[in-house]
Amino acid sequence: MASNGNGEFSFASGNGTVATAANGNGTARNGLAKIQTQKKDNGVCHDDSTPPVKAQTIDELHSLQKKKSAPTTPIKGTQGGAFAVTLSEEERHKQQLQSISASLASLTRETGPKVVRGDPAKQSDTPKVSSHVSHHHYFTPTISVSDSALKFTHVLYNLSPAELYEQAIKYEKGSFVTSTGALATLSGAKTGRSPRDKRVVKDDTTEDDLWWGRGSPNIEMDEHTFMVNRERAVDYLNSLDKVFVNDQFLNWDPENRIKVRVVSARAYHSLFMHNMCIRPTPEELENFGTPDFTIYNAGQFPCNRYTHYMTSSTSIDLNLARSEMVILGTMYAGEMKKGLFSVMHYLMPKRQILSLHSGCNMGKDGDVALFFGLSGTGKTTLSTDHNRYLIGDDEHCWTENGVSNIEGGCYAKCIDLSREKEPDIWNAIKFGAVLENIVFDEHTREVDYSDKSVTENTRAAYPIEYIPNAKIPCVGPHPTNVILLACDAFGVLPPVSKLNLAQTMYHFISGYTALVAGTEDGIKEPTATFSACFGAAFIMLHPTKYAAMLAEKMQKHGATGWLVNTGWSGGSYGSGKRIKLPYTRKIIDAIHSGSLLNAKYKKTEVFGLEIPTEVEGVPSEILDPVNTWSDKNAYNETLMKLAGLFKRNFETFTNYKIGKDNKLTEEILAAGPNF
Ligand SMILES: Nc1ncnc2c1ncn2[C@@H]1O[C@H](COP(=O)(O)OP(=O)(O)OP(=O)(O)O)[C@@H](O)[C@H]1O
Ligand SMILES: O=C([O-])CC(=O)C(=O)O
Ligand SMILES: [Ca+2]
Ligand SMILES: [Mn+2]
Repeated sequence: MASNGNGEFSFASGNGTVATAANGNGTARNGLAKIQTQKKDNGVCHDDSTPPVKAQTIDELHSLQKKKSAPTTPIKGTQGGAFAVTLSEEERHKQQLQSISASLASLTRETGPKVVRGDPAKQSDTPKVSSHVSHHHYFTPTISVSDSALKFTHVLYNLSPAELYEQAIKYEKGSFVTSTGALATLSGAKTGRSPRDKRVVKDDTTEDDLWWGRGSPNIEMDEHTFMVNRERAVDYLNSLDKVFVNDQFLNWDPENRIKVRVVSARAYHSLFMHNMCIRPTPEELENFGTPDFTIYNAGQFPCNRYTHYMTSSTSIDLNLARSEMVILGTMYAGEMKKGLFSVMHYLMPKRQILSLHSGCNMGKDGDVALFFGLSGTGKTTLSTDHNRYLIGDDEHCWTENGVSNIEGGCYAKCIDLSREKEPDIWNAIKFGAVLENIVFDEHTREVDYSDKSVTENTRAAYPIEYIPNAKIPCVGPHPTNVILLACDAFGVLPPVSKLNLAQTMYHFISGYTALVAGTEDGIKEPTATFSACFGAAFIMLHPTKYAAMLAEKMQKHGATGWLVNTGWSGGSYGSGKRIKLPYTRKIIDAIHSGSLLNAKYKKTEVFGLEIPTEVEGVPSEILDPVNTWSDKNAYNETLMKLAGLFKRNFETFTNYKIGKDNKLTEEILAAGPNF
């Protein structure tokens, strides 16, 4: 059977000689190639056992190596006939280029940039120019054309991981292949997000819709300043020889899928988003059309500090009216991931859908668990569970029909990663995975996960299907358990407590943890943090809006709330120790199996938490933290200190009503520490 080059297959007729001639490999069908030594005219003896290649030049030879990707199925409605298909495909490519050119267009000059598909390093790429013509619908007077309008910007569109590896290794310093095949990269000066540089355009709509002021992550900027930064980013990107464009999706719920376009300057960014967003099929890509949201990542280039509102050389700017985000002055790829999450925190609640900073997995019997928690508390670690299906590790939606993952990949912390404790994550770090800011052996390229030389916030981004028991499509039924993770650096919260609805809401709104070093720029060691909805950095509306939705959904579907401390035991950070991961896993197992629901409980002082007296596989004495502290006075003092911090933090929420009646609000206010 041989391919005729038109994607059709035919059986060779006749004998092996014909086939041999046709495929040019000189190998007889039923045996080894004949060895022939011939005397040629020039008298030199040739060993012709290897048949000649079908190439006249080295370049031609190299061109044989790469097969053109198989043509994708033409879109529905295309009239039959090879000619019609070719034409419409060309038309689609033209439209695609025009769309990209429009994305990249300066808003002050008359024409968009000339974009051409393909790698500028490859001469053979014929420039198929598309210049986005005039937003003003008249032709540019040639006189006003600037140099920047004369050059081409090459577009590397939805490259494959292999192509992106090559781009990264060739052009981006600090890119290496590790011993397991992952791409090691450096994110530059920023190795974590920069929440103080995240701005949102305040206009007539967002002024009323969004949460502004104290505690809010939304730092305001005006439309004009956004446009200044947008122009800066677009000019920077257009000044380059090439940009990467990713057209991808968010949200596995088909009814609420969002089309995103990411324009970036680094292969690292393109591969990161390839992994983290939902990857379109070739057909979906052909029909992608206009994106719902666009990111301009010009992270290599700073913002201009003389620009109004700018307080550093970093600015991450969100404009909801334009459905655009601009990134200047940080190459940390997590800004794109979490920037899009912010957008979902705006778009989804408008559709009565709850967006959640949570991991999510499902048991064999279809029981779904959500894992809320701030950065580093264990969402990824604990939702990746060999005995359960992974729906997602970080961002989800809860609709009338159940849950859906927003993303197509996972983003795991790798500090001190070990094969024994986290085998699935370990094995996912292979070809295609992006490894940020890790340190490796110069020769063997083996990663030293304990090395914090670059940062403590080392990360791996990999497609979700790299986890063997991922649930694809990443959707599931309504949750049975809602697990709130807190990494308590004070060491006074119990390893597990069962919560009633009011307590669940109280702790959800409080969003307590001890921020683990490094994820947010500038934080170097654990400190107590309160972050509403376990993700104040990403929410757009007032926390009580999300809380009310969560309460309603938990009530309606009978979900049980749990508070799990994945942090310290036997003393605070510095003297105590972090609770062993295998113990936390046993606790989580007992929640999933339902056995913990029916355990014996006692109530703690101050926080009024219901704690079990026994959990299978966990030493009973650690279940009440007081037992693990040798200095009981120190324990009581620390407990009171933390309770005070909770109380003070909650003061900002006491004037808000949650849900339809006052009853729940009052219960929530009473569900905090009592002293
Ligand atoms: N008892 C424990 N429970 C959970 N995680 C633990 C525990 N002890 C140590 N760890 C470590 O804590 C880290 C938890 O990080 P993880 O990636 O799960 O955070 P995350 O909640 O997903 O954060 P982010 O939102 O930033 O991705 C891992 O490195 C894990 O190995
Ligand atoms: O955003 C990041 O850099 C990592 C993350 O998931 C979080 O902080 O919640
Ligand atoms: Ca995570
Ligand atoms: Mn996260």
